[in-house]
Amino acid sequence: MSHNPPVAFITGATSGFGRACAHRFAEAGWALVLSGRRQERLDAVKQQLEGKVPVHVATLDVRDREAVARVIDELPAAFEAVKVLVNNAGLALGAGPAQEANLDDWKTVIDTNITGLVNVTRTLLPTLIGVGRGAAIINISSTAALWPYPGSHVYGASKAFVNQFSYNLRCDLRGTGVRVTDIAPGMSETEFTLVRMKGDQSAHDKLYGGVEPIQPEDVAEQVFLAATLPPHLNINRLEIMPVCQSWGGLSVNRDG
Ligand SMILES: NC(=O)C1=CN([C@@H]2O[C@H](COP(=O)(O)OP(=O)(O)OC[C@H]3O[C@@H](n4cnc5c(N)ncnc54)[C@H](OP(=O)(O)O)[C@@H]3O)[C@@H](O)[C@H]2O)C=CC1
Ligand SMILES: O=CCS(=O)(=O)O
Repeated sequence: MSHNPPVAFITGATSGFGRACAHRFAEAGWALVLSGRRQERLDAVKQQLEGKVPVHVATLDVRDREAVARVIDELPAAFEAVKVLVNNAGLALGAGPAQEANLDDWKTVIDTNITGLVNVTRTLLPTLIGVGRGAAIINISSTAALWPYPGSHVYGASKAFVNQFSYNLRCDLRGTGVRVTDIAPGMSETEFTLVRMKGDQSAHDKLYGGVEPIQPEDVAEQVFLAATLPPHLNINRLEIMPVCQSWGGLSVNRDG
């Protein structure tokens, strides 16, 4: 175990891409700050990894600005110099048309995918700038940020924010050495659909059955690649789809 390993701060580390990122960075000897709302999940990941690398876990709802500040203020010394922030925490809720959507669900998606990401990013910016050359912010957006589809409404729009925020951040961070990358995955087999469909396992099975979707480890590899590029390089946006996924073209209403 390295004496003073670099530190990765990963949100949404209790499942899917975030948990896979924890394993990928641990494989490379990084110290980890892992956060999420489910303490028992965090403890399980810590138990799996703490023999390899230093791991600090923090129960955290990214929507809670004060909690975000507290977790970061209270980082143990070995975890203070965060070099890579992976803004991964996020969700979609519902897949029906906008006119049938639940407004509370829309607010949860906005509060998590936008406000939560902004809370963590703004609070960690001074640390990342202090680290400087080689530091990186990896924001997880989605193919939904660019490619519209029925039922994407607020979710896709929230990911379009993540994409543009990533680009805008790069403008202000010019000269600091801090990189910013937007990783935009397509259909990926995580707990995402279970969450979106409020625990409907059949919806999960139907979506991912019989095809070869992206796996969490696939995205974790891209996150690690972007975060550990030679320090003079920045991947602005990396969109990745499974081969089985592509576009369906524009639709026309012929029902009058
Ligand atoms: N799966 C897919 O097809 C795609 C997913 N994405 C995006 O990837 C990211 C990861 O999702 P994915 O791994 O697929 O799905 P999962 O549902 O498996 O993981 C989502 C993670 O986000 C965390 N999370 C959700 N809400 C909060 C919150 N309020 N505060 C803190 N953590 C939170 C969850 O932890 P906990 O519940 O413990 O808080 C969990 O660890 C999301 O931003 C998603 O939008 C992008 C493209 C494709
Ligand atoms: O971001 C998740 C992928 S999709 O459900 O929007 O296609």
